[in-house]
Amino acid sequence: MSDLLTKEEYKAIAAGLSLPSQAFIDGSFRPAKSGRTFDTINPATGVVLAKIAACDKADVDFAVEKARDSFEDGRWSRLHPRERKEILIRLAKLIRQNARELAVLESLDSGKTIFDCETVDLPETINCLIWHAELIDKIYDQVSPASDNHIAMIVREPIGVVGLVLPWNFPLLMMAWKIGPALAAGCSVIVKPAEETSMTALRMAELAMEAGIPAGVLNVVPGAGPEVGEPLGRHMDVDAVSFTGSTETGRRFLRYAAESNLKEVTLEMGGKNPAVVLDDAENLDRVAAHIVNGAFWNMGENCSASSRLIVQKGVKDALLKRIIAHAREWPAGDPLDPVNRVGALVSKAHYDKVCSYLGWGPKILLGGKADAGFVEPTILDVSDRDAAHVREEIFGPVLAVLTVDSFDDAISLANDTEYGLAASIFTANVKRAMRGARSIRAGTVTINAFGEGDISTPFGGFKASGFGGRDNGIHAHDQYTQVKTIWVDLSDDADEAVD
Ligand SMILES: NC(=O)C1=CN([C@@H]2O[C@H](COP(=O)(O)OP(=O)(O)OC[C@H]3O[C@@H](n4cnc5c(N)ncnc54)[C@H](O)[C@@H]3O)[C@@H](O)[C@H]2O)C=CC1
Ligand code: BAL
Repeated sequence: MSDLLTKEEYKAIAAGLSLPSQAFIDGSFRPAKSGRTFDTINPATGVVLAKIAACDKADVDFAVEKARDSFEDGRWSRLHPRERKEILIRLAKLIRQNARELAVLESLDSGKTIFDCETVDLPETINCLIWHAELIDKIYDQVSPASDNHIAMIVREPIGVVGLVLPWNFPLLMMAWKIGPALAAGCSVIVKPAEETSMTALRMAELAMEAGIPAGVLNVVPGAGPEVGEPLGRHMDVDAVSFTGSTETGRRFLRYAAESNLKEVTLEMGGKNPAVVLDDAENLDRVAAHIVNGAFWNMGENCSASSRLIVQKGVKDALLKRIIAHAREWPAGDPLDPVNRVGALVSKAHYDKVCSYLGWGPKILLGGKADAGFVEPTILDVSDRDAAHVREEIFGPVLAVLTVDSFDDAISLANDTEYGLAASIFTANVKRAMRGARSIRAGTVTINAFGEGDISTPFGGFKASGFGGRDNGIHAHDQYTQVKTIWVDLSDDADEAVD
């Protein structure tokens, strides 16, 4: 906490912020072609922060045209990778210089706590950009084991113009997860921020221009999903879309691609992630801290949140006692007060959705209360394995506890979901830990911890949680490049040439 400011200091920064509101296309800020705007609201207060350009198909078409021009003339795509690296590192440094303001802007627009914005979102955003920048001049192409009469090169090329459709739960960080590898690879991008949280994406575009990213390469087009996301998904001149958000909208992007130009689609979607705690788990206090962090961090507005605790009955009471004690140490309140660990849910609509799961059904062990945008960390003891609280992604600070008799029952219940994004397993038995990790159908399984890995590890889901490529790690590079074979015939005689 030592680097954090006081609530009063954060409020003073908030009062002095200039709030970006226009679309950023071809290197300049501009209003929507229609002139329309929409309100962006501080969910902690209900106050309108700014009127954001409400873009639509006409703005998307213009942004794609400019992105295509920039891609084809090579002003970015054909730079030496070292030059792209240097500019992206400059962008990361500019973000670092402006981190405090960006953290406050993020917190105001999303309801996320300043604590998380300062300690997680901003540092990870910077780290992500640097990681992909540093990677790009160290990736080698390949030569296949062809005969002496041939050379077959397998080269990677930037895929082209890419649509990046973002969620509201980690606005800056998800933008970094996508623009980091896309820009490093040489693509030109159109970012579509979630309508709840457009401002940090627009500020990032301004910093990117200052860092030296050429006009047309990074465009940010704010607006509603059907107005901006759909035309992007259906555009005949967009080569790929990378999306993070709900499974329902993810399915739409597959339809858009199928009904247009069969663009590449990567989908990172929801989860109903299990945390399995077996009777032999060690250090229950530490386990409890991980469970609480997994369930309530970012108000549970996290696709990898541990929203189902699957606990073996021998350890249940002792664990729950500790979980409840830890959860009580997570104060909810003003997101700009750095003592708070639980901020406001992102919007009134989302608050209403989360509240619809409260006040009925399973026994409440903790919380269950909500007021004016804030929901207390809530723990429910659930006996019905088909309850909505167990099946549906609530995306709020609500933890469903399920009790099992055995390891096999725990793993079968962990897999009893349409989703498969993340899971964790807590046990002192290394064989069971590994058997569990291998048996759970999820993109990331952590052992004796809650986590998502880090920037070096691929992130994405199985089943209804994911489709196509992965974010993070070298694997992210695959989303934004395509593989080309260049076959060189070195033979003198025609018979060998057809080999
Ligand atoms: N990281 C994740 O896995 C996220 C999951 N969700 C889940 O989705 C639920 C609903 O949240 P929403 O904000 O409504 O998610 P969403 O999936 O509708 O929104 C994500 C992005 O898709 C865009 N979009 C929405 N409708 C579209 C359409 N018809 N065509 C093209 N683009 C469209 C949105 O404008 C936004 O940029 C949440 O309660 C949560 O369960 C939401 C956000 C992030
Ligand atoms: N947890 C990072 C990815 C997401 O929630 O969308």
